[in-house]
Amino acid sequence: MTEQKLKIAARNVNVFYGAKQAINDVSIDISTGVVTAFIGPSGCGKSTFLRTLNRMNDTIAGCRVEGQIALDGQDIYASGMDVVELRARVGMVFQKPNPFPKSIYENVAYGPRIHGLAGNKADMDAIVEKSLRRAGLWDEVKDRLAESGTALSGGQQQRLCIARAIAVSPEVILMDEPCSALDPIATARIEELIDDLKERYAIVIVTHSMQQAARVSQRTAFFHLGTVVEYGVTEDIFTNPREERTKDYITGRYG
Ligand SMILES: Nc1ncnc2c1ncn2[C@@H]1O[C@H](COP(=O)(O)OP(=O)(O)OP(=O)(O)O)[C@@H](O)[C@H]1O
Repeated sequence: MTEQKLKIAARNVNVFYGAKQAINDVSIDISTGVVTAFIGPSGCGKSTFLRTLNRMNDTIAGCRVEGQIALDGQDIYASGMDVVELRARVGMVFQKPNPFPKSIYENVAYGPRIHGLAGNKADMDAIVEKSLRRAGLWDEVKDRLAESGTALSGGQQQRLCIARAIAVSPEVILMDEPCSALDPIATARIEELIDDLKERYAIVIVTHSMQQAARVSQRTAFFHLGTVVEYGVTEDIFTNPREERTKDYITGRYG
C-alpha cells in the first residue's frame, strides 16, 4: 500500500477572468501516494483550478485567484514565493505533448541545468537516465539520446514530457488531459505509468474520460459550473454518488 501524505491544501479558492467568476469556493486536499482526478463537463473549470496549483494562471492577463493554496503548509501565493521553484516542485504535463525542439537528452537536462541540480556531466547523465527510466522511456531511447525529441511518436513525446517534469524532482505532477492526443495503446502506457508514479508523487489528472478517471485515480472531484459538487473516493463517486448532479453526469445524462 502506498503511503498517503497531504501535500496541497486548497481552501475556499475563487478564480476570476476579469469580472467573470470561473471557480467558486473550491476546497480540496491533494496527497502524495494518490492520483486525484478532476472530471466534469466542458467549461466547468477543471483546467482553471488545476492551473491555480502551480500558479500557471499568473501568465493569463486578467486572471485573479483568491483563497489559500498551501504546499506543505506554505502559501504558494505569498509574496516571497519563487514561482520558478514552485513550478519545479509542482510540475505540469499538457494535453498536447510539447517537447522542446532539442535532443531527447537536452529535453530532460534543460530543467536540472537551470536549477543547478547537476555538478558535472556524469551527474547530469544520471539524472537524465533516472528520469527517462521513471517515465518508462529509457529502453526505447537510450541509443538515440542525441536525436530530436520531436521525432518521437506522440506517446513517446508525452512520456518525454513526463521525464522532463520528473527531472527537476517535483513533489506534485499536474496532468491536463495528458492522453487526449494519444491512441489507445499509448494511452494505456501512460495510465500504467501514472499508477507507478503515484508512489513518489502527488498526481492530479484532468480527464474528459470517466473510464480513465475510474481506472487511474483513487480520489475524484466532480466539477460543475465552477464548483466542486462532490469529492471523494473514486469508487464511491462512480458507484454510489451522493449528489444528484454527479449521478446525472456519470450516467451520461449531460456532459
Ligand atoms: N483565458 C481565459 N480567459 C477568459 N475566460 C476563460 C479563460 N480560460 C477559461 N475561461 C473560462 O473559464 C471557464 C472554465 O474554463 P476551463 O477551461 O477551466 O474549463 P474546463 O472544465 O477545463 O473545460 P474543458 O473540459 O473544455 O477543457 C469557462 O467558462 C471558460 O470559458
